[in-house]
Amino acid sequence: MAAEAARVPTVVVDNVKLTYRVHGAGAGKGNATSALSRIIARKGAAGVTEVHAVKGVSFVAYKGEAIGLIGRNGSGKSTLLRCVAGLLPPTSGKIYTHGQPSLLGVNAAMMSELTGERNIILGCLAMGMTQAEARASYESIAEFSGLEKMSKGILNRPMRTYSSGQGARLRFAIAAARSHDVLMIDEALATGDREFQQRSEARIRELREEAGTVFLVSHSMKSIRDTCERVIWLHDGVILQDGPTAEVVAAYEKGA
Ligand SMILES: Nc1ncnc2c1ncn2[C@@H]1O[C@H](COP(=O)(O)OP(=O)(O)OP(=O)(O)O)[C@@H](O)[C@H]1O
Repeated sequence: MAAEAARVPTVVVDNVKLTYRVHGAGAGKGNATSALSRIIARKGAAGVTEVHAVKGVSFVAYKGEAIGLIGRNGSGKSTLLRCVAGLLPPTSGKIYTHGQPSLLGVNAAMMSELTGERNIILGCLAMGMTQAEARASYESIAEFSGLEKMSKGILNRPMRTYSSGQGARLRFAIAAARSHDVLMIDEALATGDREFQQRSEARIRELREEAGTVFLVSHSMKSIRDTCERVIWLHDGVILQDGPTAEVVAAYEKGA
């Protein structure tokens, strides 16, 4: 494990639970006819359903670690990351972080009507850079994304015209432009092509050295193997295994 000499905790997750409350679920089809019949029958709003997405997760992450989060669809990976990033308050339990965690996701907020160029500048400002720093970083971000090489003039076009892979490349390039105490990446690598994945993996290694801890959520076991030395396997909202990548991925692939 990296940073063996001085194991500085960067994220402490203590028995975190997250329950989504879905209003209006289970009331049949949510169409106008069913709403009208509810009104006529003078029934109140439809019931509330609870989804227990994270059911008591605890772990400690250390500086210098790259941790893969794996598990089948709906196992709670994105929810857990959103809790650690401070975007969702846990229903119970505690999360302590050293510094500001940054969540980079394929769905990270970008302004789809604005050009890639404007999104780069806005993304830099959102990460706390000054105007001057944002301008100074522009060229290297544009180059790292490799988008202009793929399609000339693309950075002057609105982001809604980008393919999902092109959008993911730009999001990754922006987030990777500065070092983060805790960087969390949700699936960003899986969408890029092979060459971009290699560049991203190299950059993640640098970020780990420069900064703190990297979390990577991915369904690509290749990305996880190439990038992480520790893996947490989530299953149905709980940790099934937490350990060295080779061991946990092998068990996951066996479907243990
Ligand atoms: N906003 C929401 N409201 C209600 N339920 C939600 C919400 N977001 C996620 N869920 C549910 O919480 C559970 C965990 O979802 P989550 O997105 O964290 O899983 P995941 O492991 O990231 O899945 P995937 O690999 O498919 O991205 C799922 O059952 C999902 O349906």
